[in-house]
Amino acid sequence: MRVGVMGGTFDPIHHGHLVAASEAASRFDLDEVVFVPTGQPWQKSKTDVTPAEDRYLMTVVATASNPRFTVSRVDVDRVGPTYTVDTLHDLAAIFPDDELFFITGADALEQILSWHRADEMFRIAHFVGVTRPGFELVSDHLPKGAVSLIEVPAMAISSTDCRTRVGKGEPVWYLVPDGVVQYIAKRGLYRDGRPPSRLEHLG
Ligand SMILES: Nc1ncnc2c1ncn2[C@@H]1O[C@H](COP(=O)(O)OP(=O)(O)OP(=O)(O)O)[C@@H](O)[C@H]1O
Ligand SMILES: O=C(O)c1ccc[n+]([C@@H]2O[C@H](COP(=O)([O-])O)[C@@H](O)[C@H]2O)c1
Repeated sequence: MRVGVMGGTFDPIHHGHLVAASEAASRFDLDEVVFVPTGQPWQKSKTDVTPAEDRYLMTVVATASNPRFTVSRVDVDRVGPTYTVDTLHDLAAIFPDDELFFITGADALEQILSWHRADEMFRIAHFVGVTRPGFELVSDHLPKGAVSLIEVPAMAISSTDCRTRVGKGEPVWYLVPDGVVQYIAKRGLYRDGRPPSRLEHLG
């Protein structure tokens, strides 16, 4: 099998993520794309990130209708900062006979050499870099043959912009899947100055 891996903080997941995964699946003939929400994204400011359980549930809601999309808890359940090298080792153990393709946007690809044990990552998975409005998609800085670059429909959407919109009372309809709009409202996420309520009672 050929398995795609779409890692992200997904705070919240939006149509830019979903289109990137869908296009990579189509171009690389992937049988499955596993979305992997981060546990503790160490390169993002800790206080600003929504609890992992909310980000995980939004990812489940957003991907539920696509039979080839699944969601993994490996990063959410691992203690400590999230490193993609660990994500890939965990997924290689779950899919021992399969080829892994790690999907990243142009912005993430630009930074990739700053990731923990970057060289090792390229030995476990093939990397697929996708275009993203506002960023240049290049791979000259990366090991030869380790990365393929593909153009995907331009979605000028970011999670930061979605959070800002909700904070200002502006709509995020059609930027994120309908179920995610409803989840954000139900949980009161991203409203200025109000932390989300605790999720423990949901078990
Ligand atoms: N609109 C987009 N088009 C293509 N790729 C994207 C897009 N948005 C995010 N990605 C890619 O998806 C992955 C996860 O991104 P992430 O969850 O950090 O979303 P984000 O919108 O960049 O969030 P934030 O605004 O909070 O930094 C990264 O590889 C990123 O490059
Ligand atoms: O491995 C690392 O050191 C590393 C550093 C920054 C980001 N990443 C991964 O890159 C993906 C996108 O991350 P982010 O922070 O842009 O949401 C996600 O899967 C992260 O775990 C990984």
